[in-house]
Amino acid sequence: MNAPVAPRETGGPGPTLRADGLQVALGDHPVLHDLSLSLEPGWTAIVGPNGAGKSTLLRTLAGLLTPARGSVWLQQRRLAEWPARERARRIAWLAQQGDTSGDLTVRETVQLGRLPQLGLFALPGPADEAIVDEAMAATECSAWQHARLHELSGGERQRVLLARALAVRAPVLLLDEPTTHLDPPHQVALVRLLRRLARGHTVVSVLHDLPLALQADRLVVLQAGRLRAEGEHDDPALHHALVDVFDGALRIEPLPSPGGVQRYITVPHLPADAAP
Ligand SMILES: Nc1ncnc2c1ncn2[C@@H]1O[C@H](COP(=O)(O)OP(=O)(O)OP(=O)(O)O)[C@@H](O)[C@H]1O
Repeated sequence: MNAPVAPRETGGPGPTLRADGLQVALGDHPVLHDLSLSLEPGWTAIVGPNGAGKSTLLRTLAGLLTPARGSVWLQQRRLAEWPARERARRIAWLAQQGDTSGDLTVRETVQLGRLPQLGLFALPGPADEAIVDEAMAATECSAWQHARLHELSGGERQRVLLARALAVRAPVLLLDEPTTHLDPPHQVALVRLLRRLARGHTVVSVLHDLPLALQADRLVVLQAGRLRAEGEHDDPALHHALVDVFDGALRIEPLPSPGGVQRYITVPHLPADAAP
């Protein structure tokens, strides 16, 4: 995942995306409670226990769920006030369980990422095809561009769906569990790609893997639908919040930091009776 991905403009001053007092319910089940958050250009990882509301928050930020109270702001305008296509040009979305149905080839799937820019009736031109090539190269799926999606493995499909999101060329990328099904080398490649994208895009990803999440610029910790902590990846208070939220299943270890500010990593804490 090493090909260049052109940075985009992220709009005017201030945060690109802002959640203001969000209350979101799914059916009768209140999920997000009075949640406020600012997302700036850079890479933010959203972490928290199962059921904390991470996907619900991401889907609300993408405009796929409507809050019962509160608003999402994209640049200086409420998300709900943006025309749908304008919004789709600005926010690229990778779902937790991506749609892999249908009989499309890899290339056709990635070409769908150009739809918000092209509209329904324009055909992709050479510039769009170049963007599709670049997106496939960035996630290393060019080699199977003529294969059908259902012929691929889970990790291969995930890389194609990520390429489709990249092909939008949106200033905001919302990625729900982008490392799902990826093997360790491709997880590392994805982290490199996200770090590179973070220079010029607002990248927000839900991640369960804490060592990967700690590669982000900032972390947002959710617990039971509330914002529990947020901070930079080397903020000791953030690490303490992580240990607390994950109920002692993690421990904080100091990293070698010769001559500089002490840095920490939070790692799984295996009790002795869980060892092999
Ligand atoms: N369609 C639904 N109807 C009612 N409740 C739902 C629905 N979908 C999810 N929930 C509930 O909403 C809460 C938040 O779900 P969400 O998927 O946002 O959590 P999450 O933090 O992303 O979890 P995970 O880490 O397991 O992916 C959970 O308690 C879940 O059971």
